[in-house]
This record gives sequence, structure tokens and C-alpha cells, in this order.
Amino acid sequence: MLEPINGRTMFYGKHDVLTYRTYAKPLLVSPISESSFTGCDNIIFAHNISFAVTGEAFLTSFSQGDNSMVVATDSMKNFILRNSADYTGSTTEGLLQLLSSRFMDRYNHVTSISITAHRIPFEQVMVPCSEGLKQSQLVLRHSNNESYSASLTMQRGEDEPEVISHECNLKDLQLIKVSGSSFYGFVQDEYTTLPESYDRPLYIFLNIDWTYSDVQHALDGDAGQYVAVEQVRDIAHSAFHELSSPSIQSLIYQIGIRVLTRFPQLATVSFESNNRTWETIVEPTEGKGGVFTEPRPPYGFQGFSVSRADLAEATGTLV
Ligand SMILES: O=c1[nH]c(=O)c2[nH]c(=O)[nH]c2[nH]1
Repeated sequence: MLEPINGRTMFYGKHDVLTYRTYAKPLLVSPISESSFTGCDNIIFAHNISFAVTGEAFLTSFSQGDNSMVVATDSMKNFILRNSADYTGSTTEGLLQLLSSRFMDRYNHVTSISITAHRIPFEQVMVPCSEGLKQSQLVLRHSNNESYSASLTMQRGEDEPEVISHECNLKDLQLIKVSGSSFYGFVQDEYTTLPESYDRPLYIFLNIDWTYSDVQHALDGDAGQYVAVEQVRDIAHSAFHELSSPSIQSLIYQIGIRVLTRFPQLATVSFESNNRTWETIVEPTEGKGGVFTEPRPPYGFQGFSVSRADLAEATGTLV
């Protein structure tokens, strides 16, 4: 969100600018052992963009109804759509930088911009070829799985617009581990009704956010340091698979440590988790499964952020 100017909140902009750009530059990332993802063709590079601007020059539009400096939000939408055609890079973050720095160049009374893009996920379908199956270069399907978004705040600098904050977000990853998770040893008192569990079907909803130490690595997919959301997701998968977690608190901490270990270019990884563990109706037995149903509200949640200092403490090395 944009910082207040002289202590005053003041911004305006456009939400839900749906931008379906075809044939952006393909993204290539270094392989990691937890993931089969090494890049994507970016045949459909689609985003839902939110764009907000501020600047002292807009004060009179609020206080005196003076529209002389107001760039209509309809024009902002057109600016975003038309300039998206010129993006030559491969990352969401780079697109956001292009749009906001061009907007500042065009309208010099704008002093800061906050821009967020939710990637609209399209996956290439698999089609037969002489060697079996291959990814179609023509047909993609809209995916309703987890999604990706990125946000930048840009400010007019001495020479050119500067990125003053950024965040990358994986939203709504929904994972179930059917066996191998426990939750026991918690406070027992007159309010406790939850039974201790030594093997529960742990179902979690996860949001994972990260920042880079040098934002340039997020903006430029060609620098070889871009962290793909698919790889972060796959690290969460493999950590969940491998660890016998005593709680969601411990699980998200361990995922965070693994992500920071794998990607030295990241500064922080933060989590918000939601506990959707199924309610047991019939206990599972050897050779015969159990029966579960949807949990009832209210739902528990956890939040935690892991920094490089935490990683150093966890591994006993210097930051
Ligand atoms: O992993 C968990 N952490 C909690 O803090 C908690 N509280 C609860 O009722 N179930 C769980 N599970």
C-alpha cells in the first residue's frame, strides 16, 4: 500500500485490469532436486493487475474537485493494456516494473505507484506426439489450483523510478498428508477438549510470501536468480512428504528453512497457514482405510516469517 504523503492517506487507481498477453519470453530457471519445474513457455502470460498512484499534485482533486491533474483510471487501464505489449522479459515482477516506470516517465506529477499482479494460471495440455506425449504449444487450460502474485512499490528517484518494496506470493496451496503427522503435548486444562493425536490426516491451506535481498533478481528472469513459484511450491510438497510434523507451526518453520537454504538470493519467507484437518468418523485400521469428513468452523491459523538470521541460527553459520 502507498505510504501517506505528509501524514495523509491519498491514492487512487484501478483494480482488476485483466491483461492476457500472449507469447511473452519463456522463463528458464536452474533445476533443483525437489522440483521438475525448469521454466515455462509463457505462451499465455496473464495477470489481474491492481494499480494505484499518489502524489502531492492530486490533493486539489480531492479537496477542490480540480481534475486538471487527474489521469482517469480508465486511461490507466488502457496504459497497462497497451504497454504490456512491449514487455520483452519473462517475469511478473519485470512486467510490473516496466508498467510503473513508464507511467512515471509519462506523468511526472506521480511520485509513487503501488502495483500488484495476480497471475492467471494457464497450463499447457499434454497431446500425443511421436515420442509419447508433449506439451501443446496451442491449447492451455485454466488452472484452479494455487496462484501466484507479486507486488511492487515504486518511487520517483533522483534519476529514475526506484523499487522501494516488493513481495512475491504463493496463495492457497491446499495440501493433505494422509498419515505421518501428530499433534500432542499441548496445554491440558479445563478448556481442553481436543484429543491428542499421534497420526492425523493433516490438511493445510498455505500462503507463502517471499522477498529477495536484491530485487533485481526478481525483475530480470535472465539474471539466473529468479525464484519460480513452482519450485517454492515443490519444496513445500517435499518437506511435507519427508517430515513427521508435530504441528503446523513446526512444519511451516521447516519449509521456510528449506526455501531459504535452497535460494540464497531470498531475504525472507513468510507463511500464513490454515488448519483444515479432516474430522475422523471411522478410525483407520491396518489394511482398511478410515472415513473422514470436512472440519467445521472455526478454523485455526498460524503465521510465521523466517529470515536469513533464523537460517544462520538453525544451521550455526554466519548470515
Ligand atoms: O498444528 C496444530 N497447531 C495448533 O496450534 C493446533 N490447535 C489445534 O486445535 N489443532 C492444532 N494443530
